[in-house]
Amino acid sequence: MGLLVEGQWQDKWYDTKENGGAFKRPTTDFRNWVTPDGSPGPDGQEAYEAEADRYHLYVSLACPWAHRALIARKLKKLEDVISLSIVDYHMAENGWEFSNRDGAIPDSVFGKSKLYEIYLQADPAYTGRVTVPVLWDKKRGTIVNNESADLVRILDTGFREFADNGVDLTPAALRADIDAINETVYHAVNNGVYKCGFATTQEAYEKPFDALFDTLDMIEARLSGQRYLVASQYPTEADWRLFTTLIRFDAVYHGHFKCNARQIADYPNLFGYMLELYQWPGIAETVNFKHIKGHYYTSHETINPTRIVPKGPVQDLTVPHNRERLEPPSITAA
Ligand SMILES: N[C@@H](CCC(=O)N[C@@H](CS)C(=O)NCC(=O)O)C(=O)O
Repeated sequence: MGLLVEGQWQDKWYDTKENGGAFKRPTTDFRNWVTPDGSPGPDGQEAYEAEADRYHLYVSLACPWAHRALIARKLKKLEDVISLSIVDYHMAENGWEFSNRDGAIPDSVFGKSKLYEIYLQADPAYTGRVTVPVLWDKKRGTIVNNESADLVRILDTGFREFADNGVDLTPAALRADIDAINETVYHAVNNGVYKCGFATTQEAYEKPFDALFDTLDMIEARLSGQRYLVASQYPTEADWRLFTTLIRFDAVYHGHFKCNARQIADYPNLFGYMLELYQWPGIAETVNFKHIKGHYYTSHETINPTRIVPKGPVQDLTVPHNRERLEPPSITAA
């Protein structure tokens, strides 16, 4: 695993030394937008017009950030509009690579073997980490955006002419509530598990550990009284962003990242909520435990040098979730 420096691939892991052993997630570089008519994005971002078969999504089924984008593409029924590549789950000295084993889908845009070659197509002098997800513009021959939070919004709002608009992941009336809970969940949970797992000192590990479980406890209490994270009739973006961490938690974060105060299965409300989202039409087919467990346990050599992939946990994710008892509100919050 590594990064590009002025267009040259270097096999390097995250350097935590300058941050006292703490993992600091780098910022992403490609932040343009897609809108129905090419007018600027919500914060004035440079944007391109939505068109069928113009955009290509590169994801990993292991990655919780890419999983968000994959879920948005699925829920908005954009599978025939935006083509897809799925990288191999094993990330080694060349970073993410393409293959066709175990449900991976090769690069149909360029036929490249490594994801960093796609970044170099966009910018031959690129410096930065080579991450998934990536939305590629086949017409302009460059990356539109490689930030999953943006990609979920782009897929939710940018492709109106082609999408299932009965699904609105960010209803305007709930946007402020969604943004607020996203912020908490991002720092303490989505990124929190990484801060625990990638820490290289005891102190850098313990702080995010406490914040993670305090936040999961808070969410457990919230979900005892309401069906979803915000007062919505249907899952919103906030729920899907939490879901991709929850579904990996017991299988990977609990052991591999040492997030082991509790499992999600120990939280009755969080577990039922996770089951409901897993059982939501189309979602189970986006969840691939071979990729999830295979990636984390075999790619992070410093954390798991033997590369043994644990067989457990043994969990049946198809059992009734019993969340119907929490009636969603009939009117969305104003
Ligand atoms: N900010 C990015 C982060 C994406 C990210 O870190 N993806 C990981 C996989 S879970 C990755 O590709 N890592 C490769 C690396 O850092 O070298 C997003 O949310 O889209």
